[in-house]
Amino acid sequence: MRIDVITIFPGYLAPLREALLGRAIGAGLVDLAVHDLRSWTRDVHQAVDDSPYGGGPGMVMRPQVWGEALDAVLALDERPARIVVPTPAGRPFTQATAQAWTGEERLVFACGRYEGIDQRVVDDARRRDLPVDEVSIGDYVLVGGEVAVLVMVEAVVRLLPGVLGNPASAQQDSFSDGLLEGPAYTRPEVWRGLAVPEVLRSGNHAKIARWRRDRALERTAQRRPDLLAALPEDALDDADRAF
Ligand SMILES: NC(=S)c1ccno1
Repeated sequence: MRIDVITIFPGYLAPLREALLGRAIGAGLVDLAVHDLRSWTRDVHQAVDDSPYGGGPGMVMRPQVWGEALDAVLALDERPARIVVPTPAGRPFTQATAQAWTGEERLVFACGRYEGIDQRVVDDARRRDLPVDEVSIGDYVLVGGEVAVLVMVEAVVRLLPGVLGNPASAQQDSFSDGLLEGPAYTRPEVWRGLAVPEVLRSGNHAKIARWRRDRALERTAQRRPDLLAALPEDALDDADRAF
């Protein structure tokens, strides 16, 4: 997978070259390129924004600069790309989104700042039949899209084959089966008077699996009843329903 990020703060994306993601790049599983949007400005001030039509606070990012930047970056590689625009006004980015994007050959992230990017940039891409997703990582407003890109790239790249040491980890993630993960424990057996649940030390794998499933159902019901309600009809078996 090739990942391109267009931003006015390239340094914000430095963490993508650390740790697991850095190793994925080093292993050739991911190609990452970060581009400074100001490279496509033509004025001495390298202006990337302007006042909003209709008035109102803040500034809007100029379509000319973004249009040239996206055209240039897309032309760097012939692989088909999905353009992703992080915005609080976007559709929710979920584990399912991350899973779906693992099938993409290329992701091009457009990091907006200020009051966002002139809407015509997205409209122009869509009318050229380029896949564009305006997505939000949560119902809050950040200063720019860069932090959201760090979140989304990590969520996607960790799912790529060969990235995680143990692929089973991804299959047992929260949300992978529609539920939140239950509690986890490691040594020591007792810590500050708190003992590891006995069932986890029993060696009885069937009982352990049932206990873990019950804890996941319990936690999901308590913290995210919306996830339970969204489960497909056949997602819960009789033992789950008995819980
Ligand atoms: N919630 C998201 S993705 C965002 C982007 C910019 N500000 O908030």
